[in-house]
Amino acid sequence: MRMVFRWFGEGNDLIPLEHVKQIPGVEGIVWALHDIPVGEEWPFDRIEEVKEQADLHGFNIDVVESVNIHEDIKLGLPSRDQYIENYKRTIEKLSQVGVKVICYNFMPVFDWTRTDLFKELEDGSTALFFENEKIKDIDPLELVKEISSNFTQTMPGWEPERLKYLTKLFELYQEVTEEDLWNNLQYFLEQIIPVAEENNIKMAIHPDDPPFSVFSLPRIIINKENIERFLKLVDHPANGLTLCSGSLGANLNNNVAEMVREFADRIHFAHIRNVKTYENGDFIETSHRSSDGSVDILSIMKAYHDIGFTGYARPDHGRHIWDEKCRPGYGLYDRGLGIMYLWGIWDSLERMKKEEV
Ligand SMILES: O=C(O)C(=O)C[C@H](O)[C@H](O)CO
Ligand SMILES: [Fe+2]
Repeated sequence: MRMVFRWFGEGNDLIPLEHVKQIPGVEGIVWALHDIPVGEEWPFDRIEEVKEQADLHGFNIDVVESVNIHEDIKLGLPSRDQYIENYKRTIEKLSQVGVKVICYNFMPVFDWTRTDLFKELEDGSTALFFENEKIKDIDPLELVKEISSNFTQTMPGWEPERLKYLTKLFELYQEVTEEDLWNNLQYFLEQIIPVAEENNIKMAIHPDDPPFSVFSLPRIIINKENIERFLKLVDHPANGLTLCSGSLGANLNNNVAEMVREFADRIHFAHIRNVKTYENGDFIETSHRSSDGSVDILSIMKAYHDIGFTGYARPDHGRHIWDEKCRPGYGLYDRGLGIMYLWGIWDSLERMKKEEV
């Protein structure tokens, strides 16, 4: 397991790389050019800048999260072909600086969706929260405005200047069924996977968060059966997974440890986090500790260890603790605690395995 840590870039992340360096066992940063509009080709000089920053601290930049997918590709519009060409050029450039894995998602319109970014937990910390009833009744535009007005951050990808497209996008998606989304994903993969393979890069789709339709938009990367279907769209190692225990864990029927064992060598990137999921569909993110949430982190780590996982792993989101002012879900303190929990499990399994022989 190769531990990495998501970092939003110089001037865009309150956490200095010097502090990331002090978290035991972190060997790389998970990065992206967050200011480049979705669909555009990434400029090589900007990519090189990140490499220089990472090199200064002895971090690899092997994992990019994310090179996001333009909506026209998800919608299957004729204009998708140009955006797919741009994606190919970005892959080629990332390969030149040694990138090994590209994370992305195929969720229409929104990335991860929550109704409250700083919901209080019993211990007085706060975390990302999803209230099922609220999401059913609220106009998506209202939700994005509410989230933006209450907090310094917006929902990922929904900066104020993009909001005017939201209404138009919802109209366009009226015509898009789940099957359409599957076909559009396959079209994208058939073009991209050969380029990824030529450039020694693994594509790693992130499951939908939450793993069910919101605002009546189709969502397909949501459970074991659909992931099995996804892997067959282009049945090649370069077409792989970011297996996210928190996203999938928000559906109590998903057994993530079982998926780790089944999808093993197609998992290139592990997001390991915990959520407490309620019968009514609400969920709140918790500490990484198994007993604090609904996701059996211990069994998931045992599964990764049993399959001899040599891919990249990150603690994904954390709570906001010790009054830390931070990007929602991406504080330093709780992700640092999470990493130490994951290392504690992993190191114990390693030791027990050595003692067996
Ligand atoms: O929702 C999550 O668990 C994430 O990790 C969000 C991912 O960064 C994003 O969807 C990947 O493209
Ligand atoms: Fe994730």
